[in-house]
Amino acid sequence: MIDEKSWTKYIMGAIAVAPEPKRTVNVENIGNLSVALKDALTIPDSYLQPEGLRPDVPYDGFSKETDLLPVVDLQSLSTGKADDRQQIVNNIAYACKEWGFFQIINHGLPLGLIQRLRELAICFFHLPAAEKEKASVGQVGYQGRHTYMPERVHWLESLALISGPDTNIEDILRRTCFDCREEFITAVNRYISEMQKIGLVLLELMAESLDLEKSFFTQHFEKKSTSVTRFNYYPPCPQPSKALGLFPHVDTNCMTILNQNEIGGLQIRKDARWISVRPLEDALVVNVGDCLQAWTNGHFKSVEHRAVLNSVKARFSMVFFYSPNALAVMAPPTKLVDENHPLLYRPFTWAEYFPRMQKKRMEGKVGVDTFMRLDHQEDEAT
Ligand SMILES: O=C(O)CCC(=O)C(=O)O
Ligand SMILES: [Fe+2]
Repeated sequence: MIDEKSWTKYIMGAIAVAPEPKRTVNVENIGNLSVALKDALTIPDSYLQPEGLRPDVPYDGFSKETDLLPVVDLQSLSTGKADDRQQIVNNIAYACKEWGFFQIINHGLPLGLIQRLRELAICFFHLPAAEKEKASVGQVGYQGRHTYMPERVHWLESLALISGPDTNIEDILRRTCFDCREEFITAVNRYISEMQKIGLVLLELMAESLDLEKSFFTQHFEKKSTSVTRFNYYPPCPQPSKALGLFPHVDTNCMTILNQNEIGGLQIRKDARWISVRPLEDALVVNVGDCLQAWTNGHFKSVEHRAVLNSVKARFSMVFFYSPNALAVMAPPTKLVDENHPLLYRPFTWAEYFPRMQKKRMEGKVGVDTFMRLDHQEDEAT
């Protein structure tokens, strides 16, 4: 049994020992590559996606569906009026059930913090590749190449930081040398606290939107045990229509809160079509992850999304993956089970789910539906 305290070590171990996919190509580090390719017209074959995966909608291909994606204004939460809150709760219910994605505005995150943190993170990504590599620990910390399958290499670099009880953010970042490192560490920690605050507010609203106790979810999030903050940097790509920033995936955690710069690229799949999410100044993009889909017995949807590229400007996103305490049991409440909504998922903990999900992901299977559903028992032995 894993105790809460050893979770961070465990999660890192789990990632580090997950079987590496076979690489049939020599994948280069994007940190080197994007500099070397600055004025090039083509990219190495290893970054060319197979036909079926190439993005059919460009990064700025906004359609009328784009503007249907719900935008929830949290401003009126501060009035304390029940009607104002109920309106927000209704909007969130619609967004989580129909879209699995929404944007929030007037969320209270200090805008100066976002701006400065972006600048600091971009300083990090502009370090020489060898310096960034020092902050790479298994699959945590800096990653200059992303590949889950041999033919899928992604045009991004990232920095993933875990904020657990034995937080290792400082340990990872202090392996590298750069001028603003200490300020970066302080800003990251502040950002994580702010994200947790917003995350708790959203989880309360989500519980209310399902007619559950306000604290139904949040009581399992009080310890900041398992969340991950990841910075994604997508350099301009000479062939954006043939490559991908991030392959189509669902998030495995409970809830994701994403902050992006003004360059679009995030797309979500709705009714078999890809829809570009419009970057709104000062907004945060929120999405339901797999765990919340299972926990709500499928009432909330965890929706596939991807990041596409452009050839002109670097795109940057900061992503907070919010997960419950490692040993919290996620069991769909009886209120969400009825004739029209038969029980779909069995109870599970993040400690159980995360390592298994990593393994499945390496096998090319992703998602809570592949192994936490009651009707997929046969998969559970693996
Ligand atoms: O950068 C983005 O817009 C998408 C990021 C994302 O989906 C992820 O990191 O899981
Ligand atoms: Fe994602």
